[in-house]
Amino acid sequence: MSRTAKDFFAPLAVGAPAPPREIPARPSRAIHFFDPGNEKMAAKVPAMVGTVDVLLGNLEDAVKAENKERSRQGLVDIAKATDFGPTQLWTRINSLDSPWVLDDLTTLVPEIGDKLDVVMVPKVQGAEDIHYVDRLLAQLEAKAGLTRPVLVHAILETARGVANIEEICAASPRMQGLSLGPADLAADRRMKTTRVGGGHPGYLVRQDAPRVDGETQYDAERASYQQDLWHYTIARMVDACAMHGIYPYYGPFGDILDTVACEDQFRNAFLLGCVGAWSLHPVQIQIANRVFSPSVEDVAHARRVIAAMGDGTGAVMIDGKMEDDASVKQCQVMVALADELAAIDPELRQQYDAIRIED
Ligand SMILES: CC(C)(COP(=O)(O)OP(=O)(O)OC[C@H]1O[C@@H](n2cnc3c(N)ncnc32)[C@H](O)[C@@H]1OP(=O)(O)O)[C@@H](O)C(=O)NCCC(=O)NCCSC(=O)C[C@H](O)C(=O)O
Ligand SMILES: [Mg+2]
Repeated sequence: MSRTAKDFFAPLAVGAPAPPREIPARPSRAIHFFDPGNEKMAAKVPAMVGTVDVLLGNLEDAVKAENKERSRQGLVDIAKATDFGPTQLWTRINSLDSPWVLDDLTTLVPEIGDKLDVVMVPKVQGAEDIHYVDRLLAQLEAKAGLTRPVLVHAILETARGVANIEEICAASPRMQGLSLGPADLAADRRMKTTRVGGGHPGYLVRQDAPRVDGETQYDAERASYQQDLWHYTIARMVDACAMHGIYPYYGPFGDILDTVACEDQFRNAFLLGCVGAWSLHPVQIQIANRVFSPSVEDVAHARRVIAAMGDGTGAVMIDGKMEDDASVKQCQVMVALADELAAIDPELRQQYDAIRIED
């Protein structure tokens, strides 16, 4: 038998903070990536506090090997010098098989563990990877005298990671969530794409060929529709996270200039149950903030349904549509998210408050 339920909530090192019993639903619509060793990017970070839910100092891919130490030290310096207010500070450490990850953790936890909310672990293959990070974090937290546990977020970017998705979510009470890592996952799956997230014009379905006078017209003009390469993985991720009380995220969209397609991908993920996405460039923060916040119309409708449903049982007609015990639960999800976001976003609060009159 592996760990018992009681073991699960005991610290993994003497003197480490107690593991969390629940992962708080903190807004994290955009997880904004920056390279702490890149002076231009780093200089922009203090002004981004309060405009984005999560600032993530990236130490892994996109940081050149020769700059790994500079980026790690840059993150320490930024964290020490910045008051993050309502904005969370996350980091993405190097992969567990890399020569840098041990120094990442043994530097960051003692130096800035009191400011770090979440450590994102790339290329997670199974529960054993989370167990390793969990124990090491506990040891480092105990040594540093931290009173609050650092949470762990896993990136799904290998076929084995996807196959082991449920055990990864269940591996530690520190697990905060999962992100899709479409570029590494595509490579690991041997998909024939060369992009970072998003669709592909070749992945489509075509309308049937019409029949004229009993003959099938294969050469006729036919509509075709691009399909979503990531639907299956995101749906698996959403179910696994919901089952374990943790949070799913879309991940990166690499075509920075295509803000329209970025918004589409983010919205699909929002509708399926994701709570946020990565932002790789400042232009993507606004997209994620907009898409992962319920619209004023949806919140107004949800409040009407909740009010009309009273104790939440039975069935009513609103605008010609049946609402019942199940639809009111969806409305409660929408209103709960709106309330969480309104608590940290004054502009949204104003918009959601303005429609209370129609309740
Ligand atoms: C994508 C970029 C390389 C583009 O950078 P650049 O060409 O400099 O863009 P701009 O000229 O438009 O930049 C304008 C100014 O904004 C600053 N900037 C750019 N990006 C950021 C940022 N993320 N945070 C803060 N500031 C930023 C520029 O320095 C310019 O400043 P100034 O000259 O003073 O006006 C670049 O955006 C970038 O490197 N982004 C991060 C990329 C990244 O983190 N990639 C890793 C995550 S995706 C991944 O790993 C794949 C995943 O794991 C998987 O497997 O799928
Ligand atoms: Mg990756």
